[in-house]
Amino acid sequence: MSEPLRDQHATDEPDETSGATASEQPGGADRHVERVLGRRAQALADPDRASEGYGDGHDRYDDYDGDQLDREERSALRRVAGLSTELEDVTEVEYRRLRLERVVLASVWSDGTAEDAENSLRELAALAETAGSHVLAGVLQRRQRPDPGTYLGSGKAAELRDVVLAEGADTVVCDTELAPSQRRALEDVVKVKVIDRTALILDIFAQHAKSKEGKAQVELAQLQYLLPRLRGWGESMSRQAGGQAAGGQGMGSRGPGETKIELDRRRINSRIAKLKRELAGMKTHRDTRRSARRSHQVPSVAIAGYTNAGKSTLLNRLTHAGVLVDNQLFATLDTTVRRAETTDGREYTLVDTVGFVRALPHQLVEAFRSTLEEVVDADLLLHVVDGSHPDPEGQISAVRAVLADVDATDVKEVVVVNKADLADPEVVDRILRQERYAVAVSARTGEGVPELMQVVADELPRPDIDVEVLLPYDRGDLVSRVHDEAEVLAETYEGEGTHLRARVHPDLAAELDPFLAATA
Ligand SMILES: Nc1nc2c(ncn2[C@@H]2O[C@H](COP(=O)(O)OP(=O)(O)OP(=O)(O)O)[C@@H](O)[C@H]2O)c(=O)[nH]1
Ligand SMILES: [Mg+2]
Repeated sequence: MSEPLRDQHATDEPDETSGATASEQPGGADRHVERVLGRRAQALADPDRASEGYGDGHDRYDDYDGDQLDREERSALRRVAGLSTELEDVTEVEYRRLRLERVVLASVWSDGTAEDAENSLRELAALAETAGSHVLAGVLQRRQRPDPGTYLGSGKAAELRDVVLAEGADTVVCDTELAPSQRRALEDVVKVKVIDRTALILDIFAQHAKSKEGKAQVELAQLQYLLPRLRGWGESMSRQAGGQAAGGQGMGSRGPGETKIELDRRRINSRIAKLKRELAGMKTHRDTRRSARRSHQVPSVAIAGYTNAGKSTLLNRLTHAGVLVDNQLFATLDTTVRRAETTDGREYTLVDTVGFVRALPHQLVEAFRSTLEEVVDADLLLHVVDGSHPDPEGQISAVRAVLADVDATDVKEVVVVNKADLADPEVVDRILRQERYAVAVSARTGEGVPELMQVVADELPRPDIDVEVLLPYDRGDLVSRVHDEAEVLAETYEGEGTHLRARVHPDLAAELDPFLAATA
């Protein structure tokens, strides 16, 4: 099975990130990782290893893990000499900031294609960089299932240690959520800090959360993640550092002894309780705001989609393409909610939501359930997908999985295939054919946006009661509400007031009742 795989790589299109074809890259055995991590990894390639991967189909790694399958994956490890690894004392419970700096990625690939595995590692690299770290190398191991002890098989874990040393890395990031014991065991082998994908994502959210509620939600998720992992968070590292770190010399250098763990646990539990109380309060506040919007019957459109799909860009595009209405009705609109107008002048709200990511940590799904309630309540969901991504369909299903998780499947969904300016037209067509409701756009160039706006106008619930009213001039407030919330069919100014024929929603119809001239 290694032969076809190798061929496939050799004939691959030029790699997007590195700008070089796989076959051009030095160190054939290493190219698997280089292709995944792009230019930087390529620059670090060690040509000495090239010979090892292409012998008779068996190489020295066979001894380590019986269930490794392919030479390509087995050889995805390399050394760069001359850099040293500094051991860092991570004995203090450190969850707010992971301080990722120089990281090596590690991933076990069990099912799916080689391409899926690469995409996953590439996404992990992007996440690590988003968190502010420098990605030095990636290690991909083909294995039937992750090792319950050390995630990677023991042989691979030992090699990972070599890579860490050679690269001068201070952190290993695993592409999964590790069991607490796995993390500790792997940390014992590689002797630097090991974190998992969940902790990484939590860290990114912590860095990006802006609103008070968002910050509280992320902190809650972090604490919930941390709680079962308290024991041994950094414990192995304190063993590494020997007596010095474990010897209790002041706050910063003490190991988490039993008492300290208990203390931390109690502190964390009470903090969790406090956050939950605060969040409940904020939720009430937000519910009130939302029901105020609802009671004005302003239809709402939610924008959701995979992270980096272009949701915010599209929001800007749509709100600027439509007429931006003064923020008079909802003085306390969340920053993620904007007002916009359909092409035929009806007002609606546009809600930008938090980006989705494959295997969103469950602590965060829980935490963001409330945020995603905006989607549940929406009249229309614009599901934005990046058409230029290597696996847009994978992103679509990852987003749908989360939406199903928060019971947001009843909302009518229009798939917006974004970045049409970059995407392969065939891929765009494929998605358009697969999806029942889909529009291709480029939020950047504006291509397709008028069509999308038309879809929004068509899909939003329309006011359906025809009224004809004569509104006295001192009721300018009602005149403007009719303009904002209803469809104006005719308007004339007469001696006693404004004569309006309009199609309105039931609420407004009730308020207009005293001024009815005639019903059309
Ligand atoms: N070429 C191209 N780039 C786009 C397009 N739309 C968005 N982008 C770019 O894609 C990147 C992500 O866009 P955002 O709007 O921040 O994406 P997002 O979905 O809001 O991302 P998160 O908030 O992180 O979930 C930015 O660099 C945009 O400039 C597009 O139509 N074409
Ligand atoms: Mg955004």
